[in-house]
Amino acid sequence: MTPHNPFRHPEPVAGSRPHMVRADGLCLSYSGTDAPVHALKDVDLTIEAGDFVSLIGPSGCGKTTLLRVIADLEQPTGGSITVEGVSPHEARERRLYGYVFQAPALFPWRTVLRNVTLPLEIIGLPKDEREARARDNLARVGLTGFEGKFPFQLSGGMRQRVSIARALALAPDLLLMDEPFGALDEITRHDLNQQLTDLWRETGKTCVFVTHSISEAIFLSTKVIVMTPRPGRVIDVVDCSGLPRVRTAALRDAPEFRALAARVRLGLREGHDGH
Ligand SMILES: Nc1ncnc2c1ncn2[C@@H]1O[C@H](COP(=O)(O)OP(=O)(O)OP(=O)(O)O)[C@@H](O)[C@H]1O
Repeated sequence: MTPHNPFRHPEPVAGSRPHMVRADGLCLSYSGTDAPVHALKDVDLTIEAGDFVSLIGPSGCGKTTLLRVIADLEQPTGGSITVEGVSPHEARERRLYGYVFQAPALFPWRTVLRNVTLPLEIIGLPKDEREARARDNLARVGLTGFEGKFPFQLSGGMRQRVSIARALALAPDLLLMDEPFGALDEITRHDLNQQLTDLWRETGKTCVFVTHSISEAIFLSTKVIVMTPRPGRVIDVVDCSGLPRVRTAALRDAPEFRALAARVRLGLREGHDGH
């Protein structure tokens, strides 16, 4: 398979919504102690509003780096990137995205409710309003009844659901998730995949999701971006939008699901062998 650039789409039609994320020739090198570490090289990608895009690739290929560039937490060393038509910095200032980290990063001394209201406290929303919004988002992730618990009283999967509810607090258009379910057992992970796909469909958010799991990527996504080992490049984009929009557990056994999984696997292998 030759690396190709299926993300080189035409410009949006005048008057239409801008791409949710657009990167052209994106490069990022970290200055290492001996030599620079080239984490991303010539990454072109377009993510449309309403897409669920997974980034998959070997460890160290730059998936987190790419997510952090979108979030304005790292600065690219080459190329360009926009988020909803503006710079990542402006998108961050306008609070256009929510970020879910690999580890839940909750404050242990705050209850579930007060972890989720935190971003709303920071923007100065009145107490009643922020609590009502937090309760809505906790309901969305199936945590009604747990508002008064502390993080240590929850399972790992529940903590990640609190993190997702918190990321939704400011009603962002874009949800960036860095391998949120990586540390969970498979059954819990499948349950959370189901909740997340339902949430995506019901809210119409755009999601960018980092994972190492081929089946998780296909189950959740409209597109899977397959990356090569470092420096991360896009080697394939697997279109999963032909799968039913309502995703259920049975889908994982369907022949079309397996065919997509085989293609992602091939991309990962080619990236690995060609390196
Ligand atoms: N702050 C940093 N300084 C120097 N090198 C870094 C820094 N952050 C990441 N790297 C290096 O950049 C490369 C890409 O890292 P990144 O975390 O983006 O990969 P990843 O694909 O998300 O990995 P994983 O799947 O293991 O989480 C790695 O080689 C990593 O060691």
